[in-house]
Amino acid sequence: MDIQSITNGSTVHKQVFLGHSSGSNENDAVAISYPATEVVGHGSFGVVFTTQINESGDRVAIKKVLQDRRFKNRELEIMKQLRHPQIVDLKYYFYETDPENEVYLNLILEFMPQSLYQRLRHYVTQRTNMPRIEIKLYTYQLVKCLNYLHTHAKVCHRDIKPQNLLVDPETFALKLCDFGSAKQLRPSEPNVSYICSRYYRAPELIFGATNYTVQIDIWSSGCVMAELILGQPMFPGESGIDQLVEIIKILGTPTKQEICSMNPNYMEHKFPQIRPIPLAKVFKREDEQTVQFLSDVLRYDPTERFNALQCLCSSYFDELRQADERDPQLAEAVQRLNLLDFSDQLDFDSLSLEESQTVKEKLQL
Ligand SMILES: Nc1ncnc2c1ncn2[C@@H]1O[C@H](COP(=O)(O)OP(=O)(O)OP(=O)(O)O)[C@@H](O)[C@H]1O
Repeated sequence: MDIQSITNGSTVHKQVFLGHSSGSNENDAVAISYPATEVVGHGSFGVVFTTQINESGDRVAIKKVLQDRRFKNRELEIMKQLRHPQIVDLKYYFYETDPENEVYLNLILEFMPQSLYQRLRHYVTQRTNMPRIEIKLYTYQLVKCLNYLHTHAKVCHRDIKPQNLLVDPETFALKLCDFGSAKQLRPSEPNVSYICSRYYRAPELIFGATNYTVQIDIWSSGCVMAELILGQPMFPGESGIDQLVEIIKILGTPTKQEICSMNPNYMEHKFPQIRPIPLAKVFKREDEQTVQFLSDVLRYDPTERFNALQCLCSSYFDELRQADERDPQLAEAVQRLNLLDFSDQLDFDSLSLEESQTVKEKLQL
């Protein structure tokens, strides 16, 4: 499993595998070198370093995780399949063995300068709000990426949160990272409900559902957007069950039907009756389209909750579609990030011809 590596002075020379193999021999190795690295992040599963590949000049992040020899690494297998402008690209990977004979997998990823968490802290410490248009640009890219992930790759990320959304504040580009919890969900197979970070957990996960769908990522995305507006988490639960209390405080007690749609085993459970607070009150300073978008996304019933494509079509994003010379900076950002570029094969492949026509009209393509 281990492959050749030499550390020469401060330069590391490695034989690595390509992140996306084009030919028949997926295990063909290539040689790269890079200066010895500095740590940029600690996750629960490993360390992330950053460096620059000498041969290509590309800045990269190297995520090193312990590899169980008995299993394939799911994060690697998923990342190999994914190619999207809003997903951190897997450039190469390699394995290494330490003196204790433990195997580590290293994922060499496209580098992004900041997490959305850090970007939001920047505004909070300055006692200002993130500009509305910046929130809209990030949210749009997030749902565009989820549409590809959910409908084309059929993968659920299962850990959408500001720390896993990487951004470039100069260009407003956003890319999703950390596929360590991601999984291809099959309707016939149960999945563990103890995934996703607390504040961003969909109510069906809190109810212990094991038949949840990709719609859990949509709930988390709504929580992220709400946090960008509020400057703090919308549902800051202090424990697993307190998380549900925080949600009920705003959305009110779920109806019997909503509980059934999340987890029918809880139908008989008695909940205190709390009336919802209208989102227009929670987001007093936001316009109608913003409030409507949030209420379409933060729905108890996962089947009523907007899916990624419905989100994309929302009038909340019309401002991006209609950007022109009256706001040259925005028009330039939309163009630079290719926000209005869609491909039948990657973005609409789950739709019939008729459906894709309707969607294209809504997207003003
Ligand atoms: N491509 C990248 N470019 C820049 N920084 C990155 C990149 N990938 C990860 N990081 C940084 O490293 C941190 C941890 O990465 P990641 O979330 O992939 O690791 P993890 O061990 O799975 O973490 P978690 O605790 O969220 O499960 C990120 O929050 C981010 O700050």
